[in-house]
Parts: sequence; C-alpha cells; structure tokens
Amino acid sequence: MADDGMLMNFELGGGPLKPQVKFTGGSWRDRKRAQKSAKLGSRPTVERAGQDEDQRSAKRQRVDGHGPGRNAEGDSERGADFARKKTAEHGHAPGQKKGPGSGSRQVVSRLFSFNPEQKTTFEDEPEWKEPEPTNAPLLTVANFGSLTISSRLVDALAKMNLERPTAIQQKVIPHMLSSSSDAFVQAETGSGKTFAYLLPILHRVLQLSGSGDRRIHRDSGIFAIIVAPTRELAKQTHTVLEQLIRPFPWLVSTAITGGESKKAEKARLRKGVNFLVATPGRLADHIDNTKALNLGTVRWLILDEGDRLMDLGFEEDLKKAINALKQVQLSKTLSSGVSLDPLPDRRVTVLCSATMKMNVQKLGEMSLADATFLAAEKGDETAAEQKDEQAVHKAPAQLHQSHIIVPAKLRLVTLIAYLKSVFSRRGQTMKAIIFMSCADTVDFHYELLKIPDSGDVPPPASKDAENTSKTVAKAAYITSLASPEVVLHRMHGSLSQPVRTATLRSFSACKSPSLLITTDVSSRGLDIPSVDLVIEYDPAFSFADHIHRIGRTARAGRSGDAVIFLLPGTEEGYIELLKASGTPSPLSYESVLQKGLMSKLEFPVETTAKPEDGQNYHQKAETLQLHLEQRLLIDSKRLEMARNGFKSHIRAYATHTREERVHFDITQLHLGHVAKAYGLRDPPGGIGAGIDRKAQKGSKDSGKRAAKGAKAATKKDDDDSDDSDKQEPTKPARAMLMRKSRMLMSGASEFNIG
Ligand SMILES: Nc1ncnc2c1ncn2[C@@H]1O[C@H](COP(=O)(O)OP(=O)(O)OP(=O)(O)O)[C@@H](O)[C@H]1O
Repeated sequence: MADDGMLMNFELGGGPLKPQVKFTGGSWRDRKRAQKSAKLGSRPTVERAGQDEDQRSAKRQRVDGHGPGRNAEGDSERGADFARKKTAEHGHAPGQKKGPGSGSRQVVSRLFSFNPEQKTTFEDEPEWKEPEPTNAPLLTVANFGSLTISSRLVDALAKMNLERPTAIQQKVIPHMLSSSSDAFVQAETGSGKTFAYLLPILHRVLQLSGSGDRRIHRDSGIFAIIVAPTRELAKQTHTVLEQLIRPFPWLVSTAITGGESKKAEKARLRKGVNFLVATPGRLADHIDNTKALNLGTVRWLILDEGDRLMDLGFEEDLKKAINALKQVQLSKTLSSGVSLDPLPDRRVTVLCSATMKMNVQKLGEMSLADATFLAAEKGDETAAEQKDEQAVHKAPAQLHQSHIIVPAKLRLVTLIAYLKSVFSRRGQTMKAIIFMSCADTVDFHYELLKIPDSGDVPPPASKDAENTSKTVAKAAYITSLASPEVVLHRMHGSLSQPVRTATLRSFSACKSPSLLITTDVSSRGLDIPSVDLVIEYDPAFSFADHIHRIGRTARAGRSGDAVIFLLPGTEEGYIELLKASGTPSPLSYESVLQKGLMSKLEFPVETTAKPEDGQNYHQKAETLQLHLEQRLLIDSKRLEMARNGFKSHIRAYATHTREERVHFDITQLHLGHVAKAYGLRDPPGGIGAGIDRKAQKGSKDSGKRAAKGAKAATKKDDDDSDDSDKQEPTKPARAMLMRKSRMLMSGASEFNIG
C-alpha cells in the first residue's frame, strides 16, 4: 500500500455541514448509502437514528446470519424505546441505573445497549506501589570499571551519563571478555542488552590498537556483524555504537539496511568498516553481490531480537550469512602484521532476546554451538535453559500494567476518552505509543484523530519536515483545538524508509506531549527515551510480542504504564496469560469515559452532532460517536480508510498465534459492533453476501485458500493435539465461521500488517 494513496484530505473545513456533498470513491452502493445518510443529516437526530439503527439491525442479521430475536450480542429490530430500556440494564456504572440518556435529545447511537456482558469480576485491588525496578543499573556495583573494561570505554560511557552496569551487563560483559563460547542472552526489555554485547567487543578490539597507536584502522577488516530484525533497530544500534566509538576515530562502523541506496553501502564497505550493523536481507544481498565484503576477520556475529528475526521469515537470509561465515577461513593476523590474538580464537555467535519462542531454539540450533545461557538472575538462567515460558516472558517489575474490558462498539470513544484523560494533566504523560494490528488501521485512526491539514502546516522547511508532512500532525479531540498540545505520529512498515526514519526522529525529539500510532514494526528493541505509556488498542498477535510492545516503556529502571484493550467474552481469558508478565490491574471503561469526557468536547469538523452543556458522560460518548460517524459520511476518503481499516483489522484478527486463538476467536466477533469502532454504521460491503457470491464464483485455487483460512481460523488443525478435546463448532457456528473465513481470504492483498 502506498501511503500517499491513503492520505488525501477531503475535508469540509470548519464551515457548516453542506447539504450537497459530492461523494466519490467506493462502490456505487456505498456512494448511494453515504448520500442518503448525508440527506438524512438534516432530519431530527432521534428519528434518523432509529431508522439507521433499524436498517442496520436488519442488515446485520443477514450479514452475520443471526435469526430474529438475537439479542444477547446483536442488536435486534426492536425500536429505540426498547433500546433505552436496555440501556438502563447494561453497562452502567453503579449509581447510573436510570440511564444517563433519559431526557436527552441526542440519544441516538445505542452505544450502551446490547453490549455483551463482562464475564469476569475483579476483586478490589490494593493500591499499586511501584516495586524496585528490575532492569535498572545496579547500585551494588561501583562502576563499569569494576567489570575490567578499558578505562577509555568507561570514560566514553560517563560522557553518555552511564556509570553502573545493569544486571545483564554484569553477567554478559565478563563472560564475553574472557570466553570464546557462544552465548544466549535473555533479559527483560530495557535492561541494556545492547551495551552488554557492544562493550566487551569494543574492549577486545581496542586491545588490538595498543595504547592509541592506531595500529588498526577502517580497512583492517570487519570484526563484528550485528543483525537486527528491523531497519529502525539496526539504525538505533548503529547510533549507540557510533557514540561509543567516537573517542576512537580510527574505528568505523556502518549500517546496511533495506530501503537505503545499495550503491552507497557498497562504497562504504569498499572504504572499509570495522563494525557492521545490518538487517538480514540486506546482509545476505551484500554477501552475494559485494566483493569488498571480506568476512575473514569477523569474530562476532550478534543476532539481536532472535525470535523476531525468525518471525519475520529471515531464516534463509540468516542461514546464508551463517554459512558464509563458516566457510571463510579465520585470519589470525592482519596484512599489516598485527596479531588478532586479543580477539576470540573462534567465531562467537551471541543470540539476544527478551523472550524465547520455539523459533529461537531453531535459530540457536542453526547458529550456536555449546552456547552458555546468560540471564540477569540465576533462576532465570535455569528457566531459560529449561525453556520455562513464564520466566522468559517477564516484564520489568516496575512496569504498571492494566487491562480494560471494552465492548466493541465503545472502543473508539473509550480510546479518545482515555487519551483525553492521560494528556489532560500537564507533564503527566509526555510520550505514549498506541499499538494497532495493521497499517490500514493505523492510517485510519491517525487521519481521524488529527486536526485536518495540520500535518501540512507550516510549509515544510527541512527534508525531515517534508518527510513527516503526512505522518506528523496536531491531535484533535484529545486536547483543546485552540492550543493543540499533543503531536500525533503514525508509523508502519508500508511507509518509505526516509518517512519512517524522520517520523521516529520527530517522535523521539518532540518536546510537546506526543503520541505514536503504530504497528508491531515499533515493538522490538526501539529505545525511545521517556515513553511513559503504551496502549495496546489491538492486542498483540503473540504473547512474546506483547512483552516487547509494553517494554517500550519502563526502560533502564524508569517507571511506565501499559494498558491493553480487550473485548468482553473470550478475550477476557487472555488476562490469565497476561499474568505471566505481571498481574494487570482492571480499569473500568465506565470510569475511563467518565474521567476522559468530563472536560469539554471539541470537534475539528462541524457536523450536526454537537456537545451540549450539562450532558453526562454517556451522552457525551453518544454525541462523540455520532459526530465521528457523521464525519465519515461527509468525507468519502476517510470513509474509505475506515472501511479498509475495518477489513484489515478483521483479517489481522485471524492471525493470532494458534495457541492464543482460543482467546481471539474470530467467530465471536460481532462485525457490526466492530464496525462501530471504525465510525461505520454497517460492516463494509463485500463482507457477507457479496463475499458468499465471490466465494462461489472463485477459482478452485481460492476455494483451497478459503478452506485453508477456515482451518486456520477455527484452530482445529489436525496436527494440533492440544485441541483434540475441544468441541466441534455447531452447525450455525460452522456456517458463520466459513463465511468469515471466506471474507478473510477475499482481497488478501489489502491486508497490510506493518
Ligand atoms: N548501565 C546502564 N545505565 C543506565 N542506562 C542504561 C544502561 N545500560 C543501558 N542503558 C539504557 O537503557 C536503555 C535500554 O537499553 P537497550 O536498548 O540496550 O535495552 P534492551 O535490553 O536491548 O531492550 P529491548 O529488549 O527492549 O531491546 C537505553 O536507553 C540505554 O541507553
């Protein structure tokens, strides 16, 4: 997906709602529906809402195959009176029994009715007291010098305000200084694994150059290759390395990553480098095509974020690099006659990760020989060796985790309310990251939450400003429009590399409170100072990814908060799993709405839905939702983005790991409710009947793919013995499952995980 195509602005400006709006894009049915809805916009809201809702309910029953009378999770065809009655029964905070909607002229979208009930009850928790951090520098160690690393390096570290090692550094540095054995390094996120492997490498390389007599230089050869799964992580590691070697100008490092000019990289490799930081694909490419890449001096191969390297399908590229290194004969001396004795007498491979998945074992088997397990604590070491999943999935103890169970219909307004409340206290939250499942979803939420056109103003002055004109903007809804303090960023893998780099730089350097909406492309290794909050709006596809996502905060002993949004129902089961990383506290969506919507609501675009004085928070939530829905109806580009976001989200939902799909069961999703969280009044066309037609017409091939998708989505794979005691889905459930699977398989090209 080219990002430009998604970012056209079709704003109506700040003026009143225009009765004549020309709709473009989408199918003729979509345009007709949007036109009809826009016309209805001039009628009294209550009446219109009733009609919309009834039409929607009738259609939803067709789409989802629910028969009449299905009430527990789906809206029925009954009227607004019944809805209001139900509103009093469902989802209200204590003391709100009467229904805050009563008496309002704008009770319209039935946001609070027909929501599935939360199954879990939570005990009142004692107030959170932040425990001692587990990834902080150790107070018991005097300084880095006590680990016997070169005083020149200790000075360089002091210039970076680093005095004492962390627990993993205390473990890894002495090992790598004295041993030539391979190692598996496992430690919590933000515990300083990067310095843990860089410092001993540099110490030993500096021994080659004696006391600064420059016996080695840039064309003495490559001593270490560090492989990172993403371009951002490779660049970040390279930046840290550059800082460390700044006092030693005869040493040179470079980063070779996808998305950059290969020609320029070749030229740098020809000139000579001592440390190479690379993404696997680009490294394999240079091994094949760049003669100047001489591997004879390489003594260390570091595989950072090992499980992610395997997740992203880099196995073949890694094999190529590992084999190329194995085949090259190790040089013992440099052409200048300098002996390489201070370096390890064999090639050392170090595999690093905060989590350990099965695929890491495979990578270990491919790359390591008699590896030593190194973890921060002795117990963790044993656990890592015994592959104790609980132990390798711990988050830093000081990271405060919460979960919030929100019905699908209320997700968007709850997110906005939550953001409003966290950014309301000046200085409380400076940087927050929201993780979403896929690029289309990120794009939609960014476009919806920004002040229209604010990304293009003021005109781009520098190259960075040009690159961020479509990824950085001022946030609407969250703070006051008059002084929009929060700066919104978006990042995913479908953006061009210069845009990704500039956006991250902007987020990292931003002095105002800032928010990054992103995919898992930002979940690994990224070290962005002062991230106080991580929101998992869409839960991660695997528990390991969850650990890495939340690990973007609470780094190196700092505090941090993480919140995960879950749906009532099967997703509640995920909370048990979350406990492996620390017990999350429950947060009620009612209290989030109440707190967040207490302050004034301001809309960046005018629609007929307007906040009124004296509205309570339920009414405000309804008004906000209605406004967002209306906004899409008058803005065909954003409407299209909402549809794409919705479709990609549903497809992405089916890609949770097999073990976790029991909590993220696609058959349990109410498409109409999920659509509401995209500001859509209906699930987009093409899902349901259209898809059935498509599937019937489809080629044999696509039939096979659909069946495969159904198999994946059911979690009923034959080879999954753990599932053998699970019940067969009932006939209607099976039918619904097949329909949803077909929906998933259609238009797979739109599925765009970053
Ligand atoms: N000894 C130390 N004292 C203070 N800060 C440190 C120390 N070591 C590392 N840091 C800082 O801690 C942060 C996290 O370091 P690093 O990125 O290496 O962590 P990590 O263990 O690789 O995390 P992740 O698993 O998330 O990739 C960085 O900002 C780094 O500068």
